[in-house]
Amino acid sequence: MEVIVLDGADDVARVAAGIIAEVFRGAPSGVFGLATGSSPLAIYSELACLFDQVDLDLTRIPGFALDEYVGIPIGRPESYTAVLQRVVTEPSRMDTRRVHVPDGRADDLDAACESYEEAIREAGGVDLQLLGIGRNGHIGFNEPTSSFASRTRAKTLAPQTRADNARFFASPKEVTVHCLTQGFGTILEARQLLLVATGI
Ligand SMILES: N[C@@H]1[C@@H](O)[C@H](O)[C@@H](COP(=O)(O)O)O[C@@H]1O
Repeated sequence: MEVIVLDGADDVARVAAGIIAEVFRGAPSGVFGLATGSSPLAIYSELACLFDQVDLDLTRIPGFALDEYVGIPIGRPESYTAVLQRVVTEPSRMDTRRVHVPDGRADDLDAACESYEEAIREAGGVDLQLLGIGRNGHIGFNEPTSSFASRTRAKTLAPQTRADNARFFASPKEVTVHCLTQGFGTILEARQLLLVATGI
């Protein structure tokens, strides 16, 4: 494990985008693990700029999100499906059809989680997984005490996480109680993990 301490969020974005670009540059078959939250936003902006500056073409790279809210109405801008479309897929010119998010609106959530795991396996596994970390230490939506062997599954969000994420919603009441999240067991199978913490 390498720990890189930098002066500020701008430097984190630049260095992290460079690491990501290094993995996917000239590797049309790679798989990109996508994170949400505030910390990755500047990284995605940097990546979108790199598209024009270096030989970085993400148009054929599949992406897999870590998590999604359960039951959030289609089209809501707070859903991670919408967020990733807005902040990564469009600016980085990824292919919407190749960017996957757990289906938080499925009637059968367990089946949706199983098929998500299957889709990651079929894609050949994640080459680089970008991660943030929540105030209480959650990763994806794996709250503290989650098993390191856990797979994609439905979970209940901790009150702290709902309160923290309320800033993305019109009101705290709109933050859903349940979510789907890749498990630690799923995340740890990625060939490279890049966890960023900027305190913003
Ligand atoms: N589901 C995401 C997590 O994957 C992320 O780690 C967390 C912290 O994000 P940040 O502190 O960067 O806003 O936000 C959300 O809860």
